Amino acid sequence: MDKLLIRGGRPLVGEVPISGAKNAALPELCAALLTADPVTLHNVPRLQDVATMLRLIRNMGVQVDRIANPDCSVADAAGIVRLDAGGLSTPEAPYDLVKTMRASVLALGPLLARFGEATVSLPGGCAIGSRPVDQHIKGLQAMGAQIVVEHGYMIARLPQGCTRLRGARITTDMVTVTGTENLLMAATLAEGETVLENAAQEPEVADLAEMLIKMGARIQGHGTSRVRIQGVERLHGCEHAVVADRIEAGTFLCAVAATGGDALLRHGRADHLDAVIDKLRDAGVQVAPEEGGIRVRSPGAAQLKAQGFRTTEYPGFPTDMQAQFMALNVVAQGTATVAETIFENRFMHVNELLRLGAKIQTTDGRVAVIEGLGGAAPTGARLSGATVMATDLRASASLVIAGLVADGETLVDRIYHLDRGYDCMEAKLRGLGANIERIQ
Ligand SMILES: CC(=O)N[C@H]1[C@@H](OP(=O)(O)OP(=O)(O)OC[C@H]2O[C@@H](n3ccc(=O)[nH]c3=O)[C@H](O)[C@@H]2O)O[C@H](CO)[C@@H](O)[C@@H]1O
Ligand SMILES: C=C(OP(=O)(O)O)C(=O)O
Repeated sequence: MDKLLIRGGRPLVGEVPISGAKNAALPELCAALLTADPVTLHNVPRLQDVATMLRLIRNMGVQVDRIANPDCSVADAAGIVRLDAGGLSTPEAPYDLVKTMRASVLALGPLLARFGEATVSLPGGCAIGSRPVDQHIKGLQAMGAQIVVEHGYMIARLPQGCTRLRGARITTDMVTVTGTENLLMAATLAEGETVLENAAQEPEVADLAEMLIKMGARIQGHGTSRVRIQGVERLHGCEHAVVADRIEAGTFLCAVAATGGDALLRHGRADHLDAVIDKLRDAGVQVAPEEGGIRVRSPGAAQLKAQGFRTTEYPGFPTDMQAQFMALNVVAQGTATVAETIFENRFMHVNELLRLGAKIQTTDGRVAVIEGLGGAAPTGARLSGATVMATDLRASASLVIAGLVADGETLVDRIYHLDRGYDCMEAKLRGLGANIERIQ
């Protein structure tokens, strides 16, 4: 199992390219299942999750050609993926592939809409929470699908005599990102109008809608909480570039801030990170959109003020940035309270940060109070390197940030979590001057 060895203490300085977003690339690969024409995606990040999704759709009979630069030392190596689902023969997503990546559930809507049938394994829970998919099922049932859950699989089909889903008005019980994406994709080929109320407004959902529109879908209101879709009989191929990864950019913002660095995040979209950038500015970090990216300058963690926040749906503070911002709070000055409202078990990084010397108390698993070490700097209290274990994707990133500011060596174990969602993380950090290496 790969590990990352970090020798902390160096400010991150220079330029770093931000890759395409995992959470846009995954639904967009599934959107290619909606058409028999070829689809070309640009700016596809080099991630384990992308590899898993490509395996999943290849397994269905989709032709996949990946034109990617595998060299992580290259600054900008946006991948191109050509997909041809014209010969798709098996509208199924088996457990073996789905179990390693929850986003596999995104195959359900497109397969059902185009083929009138789909068999997709239930994704099951994961480390950060139970993550049911009842809203996906409820929405597709409202569009006329018959869905049974048997032997761990969702088996979906259209009623006898029906050839298309039918449009419906759907209000999900909560805002769900992949739920909105599944229903959005399904609705593009349904008969009549679908209205999605309480829809997720995340930039990745809007980017998926932009891609679907290029394929001939008729969609209005994407990026807001009410999305209207007029179904069409068929969609055609398209070329689309995956939107920049706001969570990768946010992670680098926190890393540069914590190390007292100065960097330009090329391709980063400040307009997708308002809630995070506001908190960074309140902390005392300079963050500004600049030609082609985001500029971040930090006076050093000991000069920064820890910031409290609550995670909420977009445009609120993203749950996917909670762990990384917590690592910054750990080394800043003052006390901050962080509340996680989206997932019930997303504080697993806390115990590992404690091993590095952080001062954090959690109450019910939903609230953490962080006493920043920056305030204690004159007394010499600092993070000190240790061996820590990554437990999930963003927890891994928070441990890397902590390792970058800790004294001595930090060894981050189980970084396969990190590889799921960060494109060449250690090569990018090395490009900014970090002392970090992968140990195989
Ligand atoms: C691939 C992808 O895009 N992943 C993102 C997506 O996950 P994902 O789409 O799985 O997360 P959701 O937005 O669906 O989950 C939000 C909340 O709703 C609950 N829920 C959701 C669906 C459902 O049918 N029933 C239900 O109870 C979940 O358990 C969770 O508590 O959004 C999350 C919230 O921003 C992010 O952390 C993930 O990075
Ligand atoms: C939780 C995440 O991803 P996923 O939904 O793919 O597990 C994430 O990107 O932080």
